[in-house]
Amino acid sequence: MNWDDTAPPTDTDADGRLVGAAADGEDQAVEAALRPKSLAEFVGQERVREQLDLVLKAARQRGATADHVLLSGAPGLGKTTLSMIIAAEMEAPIRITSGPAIQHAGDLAAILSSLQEGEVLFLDEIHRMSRPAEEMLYMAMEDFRVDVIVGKGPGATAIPLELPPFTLVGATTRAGLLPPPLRDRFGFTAHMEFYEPGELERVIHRSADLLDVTIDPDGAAEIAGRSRGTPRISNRLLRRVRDYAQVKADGAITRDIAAAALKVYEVDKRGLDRLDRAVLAALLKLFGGGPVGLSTLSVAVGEERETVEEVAEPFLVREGLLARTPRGRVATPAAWAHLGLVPPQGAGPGGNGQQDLFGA
Ligand SMILES: Nc1ncnc2c1ncn2[C@@H]1O[C@H](COP(=O)(O)OP(=O)(O)OP(=O)(O)O)[C@@H](O)[C@H]1O
Repeated sequence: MNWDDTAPPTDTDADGRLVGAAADGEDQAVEAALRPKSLAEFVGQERVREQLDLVLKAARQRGATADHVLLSGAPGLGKTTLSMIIAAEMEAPIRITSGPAIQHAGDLAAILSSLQEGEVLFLDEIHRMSRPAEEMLYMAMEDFRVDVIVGKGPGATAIPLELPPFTLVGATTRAGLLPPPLRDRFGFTAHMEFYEPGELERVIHRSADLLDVTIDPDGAAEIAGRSRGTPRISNRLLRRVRDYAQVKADGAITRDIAAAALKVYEVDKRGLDRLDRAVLAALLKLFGGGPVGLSTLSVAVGEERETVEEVAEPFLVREGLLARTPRGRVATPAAWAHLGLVPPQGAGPGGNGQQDLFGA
């Protein structure tokens, strides 16, 4: 494997939260050890796995390079892992880079011209590539050729450069941002979904084995339920719970140990952290459940607008706890119930605000 370490920091850098889906430094260090190495080991995403298996088997039978693959989905769902599996299944080397690292067409030409025949080029955050690089990629993907421009102005000449056949694996969190000509050049496109709790339990048991940690099924279920549908978060919570089990108990993870550990880290039963709950609590307690404008809500929480909108809200919306409406942010009945509060009219679910959010 060949990492392009000239890549500048990207928006997949740590967001500093235990339940953030972007990779932090510690994740990067341990993820290599926890990554499944084959399609058979890759948990969940049944349809994607089945389709990809066919694409790769057919290419192998023909002795050809696999078609270009586009993977879309939220951070931490396994796009990098799948790209490595594609290379492993094709017994091909892999080169890893990202859209923001390719600012000039020349950067891309340098990478493409140094690929070996059949190599997998993993381009993370492909939607963040510069426009000239993107246009060069069209031709490279379709004809395995690039035109390198030498010189400037009227004297500039295009020198065609043949490339060895390669497989581009593009990854994006924002498939909608890709220009159609680029999207159309992928022979296989897969959308990765959030994982079901049962699938995350399998991820957790597998990682616990690799980390040599004892965990019982209830302990794994407890962590899975708080992992926001994301294997990266499962693995991170598992490591924090392992610390707790080691320091406070005999090292084995049970449901009680997992719940007590995650209470210390303020990750509640639904996977909400302190910021998520602060947004909900402000919406419910200060604004009667809304509607309230994003700016007002952000001031009330003491956070930047962007933090509330981009860090806290997506998961709250996904969980059906908060709705974004044209009149402002509105809490759902589930939000009142989650914080154990009674809506103003007294109707609907809720309680006295004494809800045990952590189950510890
Ligand atoms: N299906 C899976 N089975 C087992 N482990 C998985 C699976 N998907 C992801 N993981 C684990 O989750 C972690 C994050 O996965 P990965 O880096 O592939 O995510 P990603 O989608 O590429 O994230 P990003 O968009 O931030 O680059 C890895 O440690 C990997 O081992």
